[in-house]
Amino acid sequence: MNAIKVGLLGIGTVGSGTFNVLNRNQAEIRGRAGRGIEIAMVADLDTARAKSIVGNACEVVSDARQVIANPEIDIVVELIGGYGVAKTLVLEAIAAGKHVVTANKALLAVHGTEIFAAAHAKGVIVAFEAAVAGGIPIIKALREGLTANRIEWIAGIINGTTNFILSEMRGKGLDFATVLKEAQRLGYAEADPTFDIEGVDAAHKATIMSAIAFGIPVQFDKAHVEGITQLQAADIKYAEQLGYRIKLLGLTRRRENGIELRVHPTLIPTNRLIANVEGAMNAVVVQGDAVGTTLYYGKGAGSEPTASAVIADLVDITRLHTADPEHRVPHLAFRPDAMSDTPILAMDEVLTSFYLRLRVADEAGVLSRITTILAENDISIDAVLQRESAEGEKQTDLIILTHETVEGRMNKALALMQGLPTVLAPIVRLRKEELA
Ligand SMILES: NC(=O)C1=CN([C@@H]2O[C@H](COP(=O)(O)OP(=O)(O)OC[C@H]3O[C@@H](n4cnc5c(N)ncnc54)[C@H](O)[C@@H]3O)[C@@H](O)[C@H]2O)C=CC1
Ligand SMILES: N[C@@H](CC=O)C(=O)O
Repeated sequence: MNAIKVGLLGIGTVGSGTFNVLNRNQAEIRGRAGRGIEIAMVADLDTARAKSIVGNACEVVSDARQVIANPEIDIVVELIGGYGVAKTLVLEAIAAGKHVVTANKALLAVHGTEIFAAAHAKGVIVAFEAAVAGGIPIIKALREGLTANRIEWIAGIINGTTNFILSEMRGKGLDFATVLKEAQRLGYAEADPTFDIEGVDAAHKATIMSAIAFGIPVQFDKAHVEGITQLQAADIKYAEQLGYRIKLLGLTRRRENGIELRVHPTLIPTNRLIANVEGAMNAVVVQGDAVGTTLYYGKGAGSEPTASAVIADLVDITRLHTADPEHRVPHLAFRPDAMSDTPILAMDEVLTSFYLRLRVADEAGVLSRITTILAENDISIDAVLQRESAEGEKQTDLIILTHETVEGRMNKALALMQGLPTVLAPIVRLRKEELA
């Protein structure tokens, strides 16, 4: 049988990895897919760089629409990124009856509903394994491997750049800016690295996993998003002393009244496997009612790890494209008529435990006033640590770990504590998850 023909839009980090791995492993891939998979045309604005990658193996153009218009192309792979031109091109490819593979989590987390509806109407596949956790087959696991389960929660280190930064800062004592530059050099960071460091990229991925796990539409606008730029070295140190490691965690959890969807720096007990995931590695923990806890670990970014996921999608489409669309795995695991309208909870309603650091005057009665406020708000204390402050003898750092409480209640207590004259600086508040 003739090879299936692929058109690549964008041949940067992931695109070049896809080209190279497809070429290198073509015999094996053909054996698995049942026919060859050939990149027949590449579009990239930088045609000179694109030609230096593909040589004479295929045609290179600067206009992506030429690829979409080519009747020989069966599958369009979008590896440009962003919400702008990528959205237009993906919708045009669908309208032209092409199957689409994309690694673009930003696009799917924000415009997924429109894109999946268009694909469903046209009977084509939009595959996106590479959009979450790079090379880890987490989409396949959630949509297929765990299909028997009622998913209870998912927690993941799903941004390689921030995990790399946190690891290098903690392990080598390097500063934030130096490590970020290295992450960019290694091809981990997004074109706009603020997406990584402000938690947006992780929230895109958490949004997609939440939709698949709970059968809800993608709702990035309802996600709570906090990055690592406000994180202070002192808190990383105190967390370690208390037996916790701080990770940027993407978390989505089913509650009785709705679904939590949040990304923020999180204290995790050091004895959990996920707390020991270092460098650009990703890990996702999925809790299902039947299977219990499962853990998926691997490279979440980089040229060939991400290409591995892109090619897995190409193989899936090669096998499935002649199947009746009704017999394919639905884009978001649930069939469109079985989607749920369970709401995403506001942050005030989220249930979590907390790490608080208060810079206080070192005098009698300070601790008791603080614990009284917590008690009056029904917040139970798990541990308290007092450490000499760097600011001198008359001040001290109080570190408090709480048991689980509703975030709105903690916000009320925080406002009262911040108003005490003996609290001398803005209170640091981080969230803590036991993940058990
Ligand atoms: N780099 C990584 O480790 C990972 C990236 N992704 C996603 O994969 C996608 C691609 O990322 P990278 O390869 O890192 O980006 P990149 O910036 O390295 O490559 C993008 C390529 O698209 C080309 N391009 C830009 N506008 C174009 C247009 N209008 N027409 C044709 N070509 C155009 C650029 O010249 C560049 O070669 C993004 O959505 C990203 O979020 C997903 C997982 C991991
Ligand atoms: N910028 C992302 C790349 C993969 O999605 C990351 O750092 O994880």
